[in-house]
Amino acid sequence: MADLPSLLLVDDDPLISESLAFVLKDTFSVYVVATREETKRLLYTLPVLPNLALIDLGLPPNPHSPEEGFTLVSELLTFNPSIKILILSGQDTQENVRHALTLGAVDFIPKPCNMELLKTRLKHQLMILEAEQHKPQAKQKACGLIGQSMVMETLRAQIQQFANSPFSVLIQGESGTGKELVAQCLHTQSQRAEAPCLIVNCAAFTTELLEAQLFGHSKGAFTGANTARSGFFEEASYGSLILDEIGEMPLPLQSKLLRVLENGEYYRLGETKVRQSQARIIAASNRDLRGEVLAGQFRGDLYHRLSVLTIKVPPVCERDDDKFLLLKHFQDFYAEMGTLFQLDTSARQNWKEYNFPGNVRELRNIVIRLGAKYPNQLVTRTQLEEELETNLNTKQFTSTDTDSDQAIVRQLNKGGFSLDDVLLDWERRYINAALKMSQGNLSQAARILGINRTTLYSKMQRLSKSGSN
Ligand SMILES: Nc1ncnc2c1ncn2[C@@H]1O[C@H](COP(=O)(O)OP(=O)(O)OP(=O)(O)O)[C@@H](O)[C@H]1O
Repeated sequence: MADLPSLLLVDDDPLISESLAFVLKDTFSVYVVATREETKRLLYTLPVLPNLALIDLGLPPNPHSPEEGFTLVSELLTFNPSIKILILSGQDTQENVRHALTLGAVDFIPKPCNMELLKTRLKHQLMILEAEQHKPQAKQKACGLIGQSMVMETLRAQIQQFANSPFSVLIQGESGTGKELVAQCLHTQSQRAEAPCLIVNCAAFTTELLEAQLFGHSKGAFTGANTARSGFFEEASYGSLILDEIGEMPLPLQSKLLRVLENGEYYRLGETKVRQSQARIIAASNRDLRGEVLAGQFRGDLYHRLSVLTIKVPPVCERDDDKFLLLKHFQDFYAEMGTLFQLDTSARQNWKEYNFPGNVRELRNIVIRLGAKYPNQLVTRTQLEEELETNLNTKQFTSTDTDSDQAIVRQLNKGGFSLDDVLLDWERRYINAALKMSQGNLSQAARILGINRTTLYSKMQRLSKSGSN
């Protein structure tokens, strides 16, 4: 059992999870949970995070909506960016499939499913994981940052320029643009390259755990602290400490981080002895931290400290023909699995025009899926379109036809009109779009919509009760 690869199984239907666990137990070490909360609790206790997850979309408290599952996809990737997430769900509308894949899921299997097919798809992801693990050198070469566009050249120049500065660096950019990769490049190109480079995802821990992880703790500092432990600041030594998703750091910890940035001083939890950190801090965030400061969610003084040197990682839609270099790069990377495919002329045009809202992560996942579905084949525009998240631009929502006064009059003349229903429908469409843009993050979605989080939550409750979600 110990040697089997571990698989996280999240499904609230015990009949399904028990039978799946039974069928898969010879191939995987299966961890079964039923909700998002249970998943988090389990992950905090596991010594090694699973690299494979099979999850349902409709989970409590809202099993008839896919939102809980979508949020879980984002959270799992936050815990472990290399996890392969397969969705197993009966809510398999094209919209849900696309959205799950854009968020970073690698496969979508409709329920009910054939067990043999499920096993094959899981094993396929295991092969991909193995291929990724055995290619670390390819990533190290020239930092592994693919791209020759002007914006990528500027990015490289900035990395070179900042690599040896003693100041902290703030890396900003949309999700999936490669911020973590840029942070690692800053380390490997610096004189600290031989020292450790540690990454902490600030969104993946509770306040207490994050504090203990960063600063370490004495024996007995809190329940369960059976031995004293050093934290990341200590273990990074004179290397680099990458604080990913810094925007999620709780306010009380922000002031402690500020102290380390100002004079290097910190304390292990439960100790009074002051310690000195030598590590260089590299912070990354996909949030608008300046906006967070204005909203009182992020300390202004910490923001100014962190942002002395700022790097903005451009979204894929600004990288011109890099989209094709990235296509080639990921095809080569996964080539050993015999997954070569070609895009026909019209699909290439589509590749060029598509703006990849999920950025490099989405692009990479599309390459993996096309490789699995069309090995050694010519992929058409329609086949490619099936794998893309529809562009979330306003075009979709502002049809001039229905907006025009004439169309409105026609609609009213038909009778049976309900203003409440129309407004509810618009509300639903805008909320869904904002949730997609924010990858299920309610606070971010609320900001996009210009309302507060509580209002958004109550609107979502109302929409789900009215059955229009
Ligand atoms: N320019 C690039 N060349 C090659 N691979 C890239 C590039 N940019 C990103 N990647 C790959 O894309 C994936 C996503 O990148 P990464 O995790 O660094 O994004 P991120 O901006 O940190 O995302 P998030 O904000 O969601 O944490 C990773 O597998 C990374 O190696």
